[in-house]
This record gives sequence, C-alpha cells and structure tokens, in this order.
Amino acid sequence: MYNAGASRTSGAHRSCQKDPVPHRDLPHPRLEIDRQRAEFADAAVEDRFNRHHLPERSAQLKISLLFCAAFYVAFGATDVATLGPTTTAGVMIALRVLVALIAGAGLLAITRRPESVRVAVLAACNVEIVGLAVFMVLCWYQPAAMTWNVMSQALILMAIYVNIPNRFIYAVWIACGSSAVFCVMLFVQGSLRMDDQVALVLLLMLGNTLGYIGARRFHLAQREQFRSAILLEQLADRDPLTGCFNRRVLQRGLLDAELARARRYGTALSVILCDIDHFKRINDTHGHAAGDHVLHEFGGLLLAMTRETVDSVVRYGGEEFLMVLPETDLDGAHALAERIRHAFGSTGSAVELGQFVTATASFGIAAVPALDPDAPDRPDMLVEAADAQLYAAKRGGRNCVRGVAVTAAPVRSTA
Ligand SMILES: Nc1nc2c(ncn2[C@@H]2O[C@H](COP(=O)(O)OP(=O)(O)OP(=O)(O)O)[C@@H](O)[C@H]2O)c(=O)[nH]1
Repeated sequence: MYNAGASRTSGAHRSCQKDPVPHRDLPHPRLEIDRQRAEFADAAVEDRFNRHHLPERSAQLKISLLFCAAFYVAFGATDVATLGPTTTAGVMIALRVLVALIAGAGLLAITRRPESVRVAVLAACNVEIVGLAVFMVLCWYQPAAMTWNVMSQALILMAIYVNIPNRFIYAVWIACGSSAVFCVMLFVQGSLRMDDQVALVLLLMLGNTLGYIGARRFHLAQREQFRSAILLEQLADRDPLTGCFNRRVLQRGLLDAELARARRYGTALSVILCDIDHFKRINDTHGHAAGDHVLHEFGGLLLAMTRETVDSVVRYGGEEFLMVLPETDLDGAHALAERIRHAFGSTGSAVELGQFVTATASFGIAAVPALDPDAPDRPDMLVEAADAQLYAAKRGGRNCVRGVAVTAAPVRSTA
C-alpha cells in the first residue's frame, strides 16, 4: 500500500466519525457468519449490525420488560391464594416487586441511553437472570404447585429465546442454565413421583430445544438479510469496469462529509481530478475492448496507490477519475499525483497477446490547507478548482500535474 509520507497524516480523527459512505468494500470474509454463535464472525460487522437494529430491538425490549414486570407482580395473587396472608407470601411478593423494579430500571436505562447496545443487552440479561433466580425461590417454597411451575418455566424459556431481544449465546446460557437448576431442584425437593419428574424434565428439554432452534434461525436470518443489504449497497456504489466508486457515492455526500470534517478539525483536504491523455486514440487504434482494459488498469493503479479506508477513488466520467484525499495538503497530493503519473506512464497495459499500450495521464489538484479559517464550504468549489487545474495540465502539454490551494487567502499553485 502506498504511503504518502509526512504531508499525509494518519486518519486519527476519522475513527470516531460516522462515515456516510464506506471507503472500500468490506472484503467478503468479514461478512462471514459464525453459525454456532449466530453472530457475524467479525466484531466490527456485528457491532454495525447491532447498531442498525438497535431502535427496533429497544422498542421490543421495552414492551417485553413492561410485560415481565406486570405479570411477575400479578402472579403474586397466586402466592397469597396458596399460602394465605403469611410472612412467606409477603417475602414472595417483595421478591416479585424486586423483579418488577429491575425491569423498570432496565426500561429507564434504555430510554436514557437509546444509542447503547451494551445497555440494552445488560437490561435484558439483568431481568432474565434476576427473574429466573426469584422464580426458583418461589418454586422452592411452593412444592405443591410444582407441575404448574414447570409449565411456567417452559413459557419463561420461550420469552427468553424469542420475546426478550438479547444475544443468542446469552439467551442459550441463561435458558439452559436455569432449566438445569430447575431440574436439580425438582429431584432434590422430591415432591412429585419419579415418572412425573422425568416427564417434566423432558418437557423442559423440549422447550429448550424448540427455543434454541427457533431463536437461532431468527438470528441467522436477520444477519443473512443484513449481509445481502451490504453486498447490494456495495454493488450499487461501484463501477464494475474499474472497481472504483461511481458518482452515486458523491451524490450520497462523500465530499461534503470530508470537507465538513476538514473544516471542523482544521485538517488539510485535497482532491485530484485525473484524466487519461488522448484516450480516444487508444479506442480508435486498438478497439474499445483495449480501451476498457487500459481504464481497468488505471483504476486499479489509483486504488493501489491510495490509502485503504482513508482515501476514495471515484470514476468521475468516461476516462476521468476523482481522488478524495483527507488530511493531505497540496505538497502531499502533488507528490502522490507525480508517483501515479510516473507509474502509469512507465508501465504499459497488455491489451492483446504480446501487444502493449502505453498511455499517460494529466492531473489537476485542489487542496484545502490545514487550519485555514477561510477554507471553502462548498465541495463543488473544490471540484471546479481541480477541473481548472486539469484543464491547465492538458493545455500545458498533458502528462503533467497542476495544483492550487483553494482558500480565500492568496492562493499558491504548483506546476
Ligand atoms: N473504451 C472505453 N472508452 C470510453 C469509456 N468511456 C468513455 N470512453 C471514451 O473516451 C474517449 C474520451 O475522449 P476525449 O474526451 O476526446 O478525450 P481524450 O481523447 O482522452 O483527449 P484528452 O482528454 O484531451 O487528452 C471518448 O472517445 C469516449 O468514447 C469506456 O468506458 N470505455
């Protein structure tokens, strides 16, 4: 990968910014799904997926927490009916209220931190773990209602697997762990006949198996859909001949975002408009397919010589390309353009067996200097300035680089 040196600094500010447009395609292995965990294998992609689904997940979680709180407290009536107005019944109701409070705290946390995936996961885990622990205590003190309680446990399992949005792996651990504890309690308590105990254990195993299969299918299907959407978006943003971005990416605000970022952080920004010289002649002499091949090679060279995840290369027109170079000043952009010009002009493109075409390219640069209070605020000003420089390069004999610093202050140009 090309390293532009001192005048092109690292993308330190960029990592904390939200990109309107991805700079390069995510390579396909990063979109792999770990089918056991039912999550994307790459943590960054999984995070992107979670953020995308957070509003819808939070809305569902809020409803689930409300229902949990309401039903936990409502079932307190059965404690009083079974045990009468005793201290044990009072303690049970207090425990039920505790679960409702935990659910309420989760609801409050999600409302206050709607942007946090961690808070949503924590709220789901807390209510599940505390709710199940309290449920075990309630069951322990009501051995006569054990059959009903196993059925309740099976329904709670469904809520954990399906209704309460959580990480699949956490749901599996919490549901299976609580079922195991429940089975141990069933045997230790010994309030049921052995055949009933075995039947109830099988019932819990069935609940977990069905829940596992259903939840896993749901988690995988959601991620497969997300992956397809990403791949389609990548296809829509790319020019199939060169692999560079197409103009749609500019319409989606790539340059606007980079200019806004440069102005905000006081960093430099350069754009280079470049055009293959006498390209029509290549088409006319060697045919359109050969022209396509030269375009393909030129696009590949631009991509290879710019910084992955930082710079963007857009096929701007037929044989014209626009490079957007954040944190790059005029000297840095000029040096890069010279390197590309030299690399392209000195290597031919094999257009047929044993037949090479050599071509040259011209470059026009417009650069916003770092810490410039008069930096332009319209991206079209940059593109127009780069276009004027490209025109000057063409008029100046082609196969050369022209550049200008775009600012309200006196301009400096390079030749
Ligand atoms: N093979 C091929 N040719 C294309 C493509 N897009 C545009 N062109 C051709 O590129 C040529 C551009 O020609 P001009 O605009 O005259 O520019 P030029 O011949 O490069 O001359 P200068 O830019 O002045 O050096 C036209 O003949 C277009 O048909 C493409 O995708 N493939």
